[in-house]
Amino acid sequence: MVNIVLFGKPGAGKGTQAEFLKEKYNLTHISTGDVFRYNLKNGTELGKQAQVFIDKGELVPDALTIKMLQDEVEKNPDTKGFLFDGFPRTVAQADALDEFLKTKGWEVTATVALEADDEILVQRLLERGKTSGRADDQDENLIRNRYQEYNEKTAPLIEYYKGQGKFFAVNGIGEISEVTQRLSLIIDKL
Ligand SMILES: Nc1ncnc2c1ncn2[C@@H]1O[C@H](COP(=O)(O)OP(=O)(O)O)[C@@H](O)[C@H]1O
Repeated sequence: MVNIVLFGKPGAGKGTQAEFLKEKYNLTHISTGDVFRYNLKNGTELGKQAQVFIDKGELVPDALTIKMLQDEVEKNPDTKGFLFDGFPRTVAQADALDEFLKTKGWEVTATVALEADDEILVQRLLERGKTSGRADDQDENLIRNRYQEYNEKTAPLIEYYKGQGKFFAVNGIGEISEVTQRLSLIIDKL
């Protein structure tokens, strides 16, 4: 069982890299952002509850997010491992993930971060917003708010996972294949 947390600011390329890594390492990819968007689109109760926060560029409350993540994990009992993308995003979520995986005899194997400069990423998100249809990528104020949320609530996880000796980082700028290669060098050694 290999469980990898793919970490990085909004727009760092987590989703793009996850598509390659899940194939290469035969992992079950769980993107909390994708699950929320799926629920929004289908008008589920979870989608309705999450929408209020996503529309403001805020994080969805921990209780809701943790429950959703656990449900996604439970759907894949026979997997060889998970690739968590966009989760955890708060220390409370990281604690909940550790506890939850422990009940199954599993743990987070490593957290791998994609590093990039804020200004490059804001431009990337605005570009993505032109074609993705994601409302949260079309409004610079919302994007800036997501960075504020990241700095306040998510950045502390770097120290959290460093404290566990599980934090690795690569340069997220470059060709997509180059970045995949950098991530693979780390994952191959786990
Ligand atoms: N782990 C999480 N905790 C709280 N909210 C989340 C989480 N994952 C996703 N969300 C919500 O869904 C939105 C979109 O997620 P995602 O596609 O991962 O965003 P981004 O492109 O900003 O990294 C976030 O801005 C947030 O409101």
